[in-house]
Amino acid sequence: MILEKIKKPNDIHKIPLAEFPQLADEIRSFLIESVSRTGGHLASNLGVVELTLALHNVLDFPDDKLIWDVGHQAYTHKILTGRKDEFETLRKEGGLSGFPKRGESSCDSFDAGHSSDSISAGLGYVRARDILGEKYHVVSVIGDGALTGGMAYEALNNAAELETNFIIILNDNNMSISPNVGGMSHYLSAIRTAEAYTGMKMSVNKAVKKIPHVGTAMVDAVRRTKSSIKQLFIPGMLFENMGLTYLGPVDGHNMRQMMRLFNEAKRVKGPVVVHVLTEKGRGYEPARRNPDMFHGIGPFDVKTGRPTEQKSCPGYTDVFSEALCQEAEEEKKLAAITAAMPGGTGLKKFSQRYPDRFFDVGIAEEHAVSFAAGLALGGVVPVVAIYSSFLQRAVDQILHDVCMQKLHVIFAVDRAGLVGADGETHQGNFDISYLGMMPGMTVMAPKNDWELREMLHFAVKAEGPVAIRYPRGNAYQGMKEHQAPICLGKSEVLRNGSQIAVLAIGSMVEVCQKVCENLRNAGSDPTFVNVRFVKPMDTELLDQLAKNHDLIVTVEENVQNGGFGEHVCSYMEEHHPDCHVLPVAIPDRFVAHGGVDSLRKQLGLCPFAITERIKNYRKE
Ligand SMILES: Cc1ncc(C[n+]2csc(CCOP(=O)(O)OP(=O)(O)O)c2C)c(N)n1
Ligand SMILES: CC(=O)[C@@H](O)[C@H](O)COP(=O)(O)O
Ligand SMILES: [Mg+2]
Repeated sequence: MILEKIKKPNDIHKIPLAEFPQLADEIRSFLIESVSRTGGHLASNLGVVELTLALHNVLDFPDDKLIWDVGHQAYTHKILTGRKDEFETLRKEGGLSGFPKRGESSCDSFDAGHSSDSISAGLGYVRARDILGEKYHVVSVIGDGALTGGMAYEALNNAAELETNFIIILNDNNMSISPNVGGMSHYLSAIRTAEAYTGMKMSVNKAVKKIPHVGTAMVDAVRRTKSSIKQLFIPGMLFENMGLTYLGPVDGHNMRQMMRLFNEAKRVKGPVVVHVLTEKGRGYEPARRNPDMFHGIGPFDVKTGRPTEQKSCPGYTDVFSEALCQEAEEEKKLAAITAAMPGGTGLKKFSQRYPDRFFDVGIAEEHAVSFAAGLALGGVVPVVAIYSSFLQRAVDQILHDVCMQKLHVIFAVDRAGLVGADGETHQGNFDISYLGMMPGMTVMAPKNDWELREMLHFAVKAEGPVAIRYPRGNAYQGMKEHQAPICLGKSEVLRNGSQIAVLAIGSMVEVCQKVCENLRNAGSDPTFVNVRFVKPMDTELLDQLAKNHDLIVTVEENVQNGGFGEHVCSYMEEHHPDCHVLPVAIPDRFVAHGGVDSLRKQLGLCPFAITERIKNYRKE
């Protein structure tokens, strides 16, 4: 096994080029076997095996800086930098992260998870290098999907002014998670087609002349070469016109061609875009045929490609998906927007039933929100379905473009709270804080599947901006006996008691059922409340509770800072200073990857930990 020879960074330099194809095969087999047991982002990783080998061949680690956009495709990079033996722990608590992490290896140059920031980060490294007079190469690898994100253009625009070397690899597999969308995607497709690039004028002069010493000679040489080599130097007009050198497109599974091009790119003075064509899912037929499903997958059977773990009940996303279609049947003005995640957000069904009212805007959360603002002003009822952590990108657009104008835009905030294996970049632990601070915003969280449907119906009929946050995973099927109608700003009292009141939000209602049972077993008689509305807060209920309770416990799967608990604290301090508040929430830190149940235990959000905190608080 050639792969066994790779134990630490740069061991790749000892492998003869002739052995690279076999090494690529071994890495692919390893990835398929390993991810079939742990789950992970398989299809993107299978697509970049040769690209990563070629990059490692021309770069030195950790001196050179390699920045992966999103970072879900960095598994081969991890293997080549000495982390192969940790793959059994991939995405597990305390184990290897599914994304690049500077804390994990000196060869990871930038922590990633959210899309379209790699060119900005790379440019920052380049400027720092130049200021400090250092000598290393900086390479940002961005996918065609990530190139639909606005940040990438801000960075390209800025990079165009650069006069020193900066390599941007455009890893174009013609796919985002689902098929890529938009004008840039069409532009890249046009370059990809043979007709388009063989017909283009060869403006090699401009590109290649920027290579010091040999540039002019190369131009002459290229002019004399056969057309297959000429194709390596076809300009991407858009990039060239912006002031970036464009090299490619090059076959992203032909390592020799890539290495040749990367070595040329290293000598360009200024920013250079190398357009690499890869195939998502390459080398594993189920993933190649179904890259969407194998983008991020749980454990599966290698022979059939079928998942080995079955869903026990519908997830919140499935409930939302079905409920939204029902709402759209009734409300003909309803439209739905996704930022490149029709599958993950459950909008696929909507897109098939109501194609004219469905918009996939690419990985462009900021645009999605302001676009929704425009739709709302035009008389449409837009539902923007975005994961909690990705919606962080659009905080200003929600505040400035939606809330300030009091627009009726509905935010379906999926993956709110802990998401588990993706880790700190993807945990949805901040949305109560960032949405809760916005004037005029309504923020709801359902306790179960029934309530999500009801809340969506309420949101469609409501006025102004409304957000519904719900977690990743199974929709809670219990507590169906509690079906009080949804009223703006009103909580649902599940059980009346005295002295202690437990106010739980969304996913924490299920958890706090057990907490209340524990407290009853310990001799207390707690009041149990399903908060429903984080905002507006049910102050009437708080006033009532203050009469016969001396402790209010708030429980939320959100950071404590700016969370519901803090809002309750300040209200009670002002109006009922004798009533104590114990806010139970996620502490002031980022939460790494791991199973949700285990993370809840670690963070004090499991029934046992919450019960103990309440009991100890009473003792103080
Ligand atoms: C801000 C943000 N929005 C959405 C996502 C979810 N997401 C992760 S990968 C991906 C598709 C990326 O496509 P591309 O860059 O082409 O990489 P590929 O998967 O094709 O290798 C999306 C939408 C994200 N990581 N960050
Ligand atoms: C890399 C990325 O950002 C997405 O692929 C994300 O991992 C999807 O998460 P879900 O599995 O929760 O849809
Ligand atoms: Mg892609």
